[in-house]
Amino acid sequence: MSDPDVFKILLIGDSAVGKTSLLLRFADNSFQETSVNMTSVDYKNKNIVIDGRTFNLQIWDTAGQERFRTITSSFYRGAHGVLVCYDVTDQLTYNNVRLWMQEIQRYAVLGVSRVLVGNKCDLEDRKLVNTSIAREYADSLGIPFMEASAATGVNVEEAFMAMANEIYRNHMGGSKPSVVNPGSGGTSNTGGKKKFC
Ligand SMILES: Nc1nc2c(ncn2[C@@H]2O[C@H](COP(=O)(O)OP(=O)(O)OP(=O)(O)O)[C@@H](O)[C@H]2O)c(=O)[nH]1
Repeated sequence: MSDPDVFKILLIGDSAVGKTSLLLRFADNSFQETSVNMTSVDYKNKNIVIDGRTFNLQIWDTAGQERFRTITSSFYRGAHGVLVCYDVTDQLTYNNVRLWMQEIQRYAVLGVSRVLVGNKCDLEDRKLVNTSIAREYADSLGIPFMEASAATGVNVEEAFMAMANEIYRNHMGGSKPSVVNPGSGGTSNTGGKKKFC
């Protein structure tokens, strides 16, 4: 059997929005209450199946470089997709999404796939970022959007699957694929229902 095609995916967004947590929830189905240190591991892999073909998602975390504004073009090199994350309880992290989009324009290849994710949607009482405004913004860019929670797992798989679907459509010429995650054994479509937080 030949090696699966690799989709390189980046996680970006302000510090502490939960990038590492989203990655660990998706790749390992784990969650830590304290800040998560990824300095020893730069990326994690997970295989998924789209239209009967296996793809390897190679998901890169920034390991905190964004705090020091030291993310450079080398981080973006070869990336097929970028998951832009903010924290639904922190308006500033949402406001900065536009800056992250500019960084993508500056450093990533033209046509790179993007997905917008509002993380920590389990913290309903502390929610500050308006869902409709974030959705309208994502719609204006023509990119998928969802609110998710690394803590509960809501919409985490959906976010990465949306990313994989975007890459598949943009880079492999696929259209409206059905996605099977070997881990869950379930099938869903790109237009499938998102769970609510
Ligand atoms: N309640 C809740 N807390 C979360 C969630 N995701 C992450 N956290 C917490 O938020 C804090 C920051 O999470 P990290 O995953 O370290 O965030 P990060 O964006 O990788 O941070 P940097 O390493 O600074 O870039 C940790 O205390 C996590 O436990 C979530 O969905 N819900």
